[in-house]
Amino acid sequence: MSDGGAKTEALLRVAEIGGRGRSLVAAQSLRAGEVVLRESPLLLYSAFPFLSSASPYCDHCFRLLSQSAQKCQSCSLVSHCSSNCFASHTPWLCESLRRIHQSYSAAFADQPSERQVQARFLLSAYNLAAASPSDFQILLSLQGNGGDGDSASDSAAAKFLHSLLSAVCPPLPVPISPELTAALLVKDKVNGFGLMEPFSVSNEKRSVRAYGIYPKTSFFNHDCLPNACRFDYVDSASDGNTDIVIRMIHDVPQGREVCLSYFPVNMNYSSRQKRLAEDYGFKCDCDRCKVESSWSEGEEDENDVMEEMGDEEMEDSEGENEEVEVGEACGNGVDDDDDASFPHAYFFVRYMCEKENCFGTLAPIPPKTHDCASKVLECNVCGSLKEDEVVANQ
Ligand SMILES: C[S@@+](CC[C@H](N)C(=O)[O-])C[C@H]1O[C@@H](n2cnc3c(N)ncnc32)[C@H](O)[C@@H]1O
Repeated sequence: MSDGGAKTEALLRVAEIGGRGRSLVAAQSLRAGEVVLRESPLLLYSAFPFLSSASPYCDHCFRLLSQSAQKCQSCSLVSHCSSNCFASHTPWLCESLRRIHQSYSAAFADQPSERQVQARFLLSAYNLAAASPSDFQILLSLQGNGGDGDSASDSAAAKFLHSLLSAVCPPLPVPISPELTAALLVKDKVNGFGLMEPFSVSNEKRSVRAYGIYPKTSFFNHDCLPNACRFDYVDSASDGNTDIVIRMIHDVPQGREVCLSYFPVNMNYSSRQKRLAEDYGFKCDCDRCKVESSWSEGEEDENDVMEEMGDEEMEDSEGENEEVEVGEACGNGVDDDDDASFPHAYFFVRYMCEKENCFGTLAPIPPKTHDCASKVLECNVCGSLKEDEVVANQ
């Protein structure tokens, strides 16, 4: 963690919850806008397939590269914005990339481009094993193990990548088995966070620029109407630009589970259930899902929901990786009787960004004092600010 570790321990505690594994629970009452966790990545890797497209981002800090940035002359596969960032490019990683580039590019020809991104993750993970065994142990302690439950395509990917990387990489101080490779890939799938490309109205399907593992943030469970959401400021010039910041969307009492949404909240019920089953291996039975599971196909359409609410049209943005959210079993801070047909409609109106193609979630900016909620909400995708009419009118 970059900072705030001691503060976080006072605010959140880890609890085991039946059927949900470890989770983070409010250790005291938490205020809307309060920063409950700020964390630096354990590892971060580019989301660009290295053999087919050049990344416009620095391979360490993931800020946009200037025109004058140079590729590493040895492996020719990564670029950095400064000598400080280049220092993270270890000889082991460089040599592994160089060998892939020179001798094994053809092996990826029949594979989906996602395979190259998975190779990047595995190289970063193996590199971590060599550079920092204690951090590698933290990675291994995260949820997810490869094995009998893996899909046929996950197993095939693990087999392909393990045999390729074992042939390519210089020897490591730690033994890497096929089982370990499969387990690492599952850990990445279940725990990885995406740092997105900059938002623009015309860029409806924003891509991911880098994926990161943030071990403490990984303890947050999912809720389709969560009570906290994540911010990052990757383009900022200050240190810690790849940190993740978790802020409360609304007040929650001590003892309440604090949850994120693992994807934009505007996704409809069947898309959410599919994504959670395929990528995270569980069936969600949060309050919102309980309500929406009984909806007919027409009702399920997210656009209908937003139109009924008199809001602007929303579209499903499946495939994006950023979070957005509001609360449920997490407690949402409103009266569930507000709207009998959709008790959480209030959240969409208050906490969903209205900007075209954004689908971000709004959370208040951090309160100046514990007792004084901010009147300003910030969107965690486009960064726009909006007056919180509810607080402003109090
Ligand atoms: C990022 S981890 C969250 C922390 C995890 N519970 C642990 O023990 O480390 C994601 C995994 O947590 C579990 N999980 C998250 N949200 C859940 C929910 N709402 N219901 C059941 N399981 C959940 C699933 O196993 C999922 O793959």
